Amino acid sequence: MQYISTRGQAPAVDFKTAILTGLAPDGGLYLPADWPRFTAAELSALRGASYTDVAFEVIRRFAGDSIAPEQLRTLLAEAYDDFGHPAVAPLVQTGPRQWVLELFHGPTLAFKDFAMQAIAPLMAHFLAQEGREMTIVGATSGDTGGAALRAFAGRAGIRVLFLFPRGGVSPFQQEQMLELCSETTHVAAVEGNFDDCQRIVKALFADEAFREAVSLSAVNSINWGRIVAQSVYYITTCLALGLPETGVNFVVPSGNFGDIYAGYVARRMGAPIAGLTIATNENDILARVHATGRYAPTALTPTITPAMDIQVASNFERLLFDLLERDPAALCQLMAGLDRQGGFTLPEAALARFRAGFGAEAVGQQACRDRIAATHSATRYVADPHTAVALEAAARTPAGRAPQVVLSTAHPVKFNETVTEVLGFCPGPGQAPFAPRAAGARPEEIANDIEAVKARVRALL
Ligand SMILES: Cc1ncc(COP(=O)(O)O)c(C=O)c1O
Ligand SMILES: N[C@@H](CCOP(=O)(O)O)C(=O)O
Repeated sequence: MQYISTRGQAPAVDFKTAILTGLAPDGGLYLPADWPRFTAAELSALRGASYTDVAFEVIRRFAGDSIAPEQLRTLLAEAYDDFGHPAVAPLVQTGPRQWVLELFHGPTLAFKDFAMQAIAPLMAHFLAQEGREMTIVGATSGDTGGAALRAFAGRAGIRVLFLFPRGGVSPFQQEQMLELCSETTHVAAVEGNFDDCQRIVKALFADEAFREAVSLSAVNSINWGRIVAQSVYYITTCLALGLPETGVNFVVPSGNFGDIYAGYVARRMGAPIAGLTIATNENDILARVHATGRYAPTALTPTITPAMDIQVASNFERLLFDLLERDPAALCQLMAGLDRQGGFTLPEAALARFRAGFGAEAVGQQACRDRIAATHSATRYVADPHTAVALEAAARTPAGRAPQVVLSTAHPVKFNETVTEVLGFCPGPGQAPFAPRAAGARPEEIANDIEAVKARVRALL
């Protein structure tokens, strides 16, 4: 299996190199040269298989010869071993044809654990084979950072630094990240927003000498490994719902476009996915490009769904590549428009393909609060605000007779202030109500400046 860059200027690489590199050297994102596909019979044969077995069947199709099958199987069994639910990604029914896919039973209570728990041992395995070390620098709006710190702590030869927007993550997320810091895993607060953090990370990658000097890599969803690992739960869901001929409609709280893009990948692999609805908060660039064809970031609005406070949705570039029929020159032209004129307009044919494959809804903060309340009053289900954005989007896009699955991307306790404000209580990770802890240590701060971050990264070596 070969991986190519969306920008078309970097050589094709194998799975191992794509995973270890993170971002392609031409600034593009890696994706497979061809989509591996399950036949209908192969999918049906997976009914009743464990989460780990399905993950193995999915990931081995992307990994090619990069890892021995038995090694991959062992590594995946360990990855999902400490999830707090035997189904790993359980479905909870919330309506006659509606289910919530709970993706928060991993060690940091967010969907990021699904990929991070798998790619950390995978990267460590590849690095040990190569006798190399690595520095991972990432941007987080609260969940990726915690999951990465948890998964990479103590892995020989891997150093991690995550940047997060100061005051832009929930108190629980900040506490969790600080608790997970170690000798080799670090976080720093940047005076800016998530897009600033992501821009700095991309700038570090653009500096070839720096990239080589620190052996830079990424585990944000620009890393292909993140996407492939996240595509697994779309397939386990279709299997659990009996691979219905009508197809499943997924509604996905979206920010960086990684999670819903993983659903697109599952569909390209043959999973019976009828609909993929992008649910955004007021930072609605994805809903706007769907409605108008114009992709243009605007000023970022802080919301009660901070993990989705993102305007530059980095994985949209991967979809764009397919919407433009895999023409890297056309893609580079649009990306140059984004850099130089602050946006681009999708060609008509590309927009039509986007609309054929995806729906999109933007949900305001009051609608989100109301949905938390309405869901609880109708079903006793407690949704975190990000999940509630998707529940509200789902209510606006009824799926007819097809099953509708709303992705629940974080445990409500991570955003307990909002949940408590709406419901008067918030469940803890067990069954007991959550008792907020006193605010602990203050995070390290770092200037919103590329050179300052480079200096901090060099100090990790
Ligand atoms: C809780 C939560 N929901 C939704 C999202 C959005 O997912 P994505 O960035 O993959 O679109 C994030 C951040 O990634 C998140 O942490
Ligand atoms: N919401 C994310 C932002 C980063 O997204 P990623 O999936 O690209 O890592 C977070 O919580 O950090």
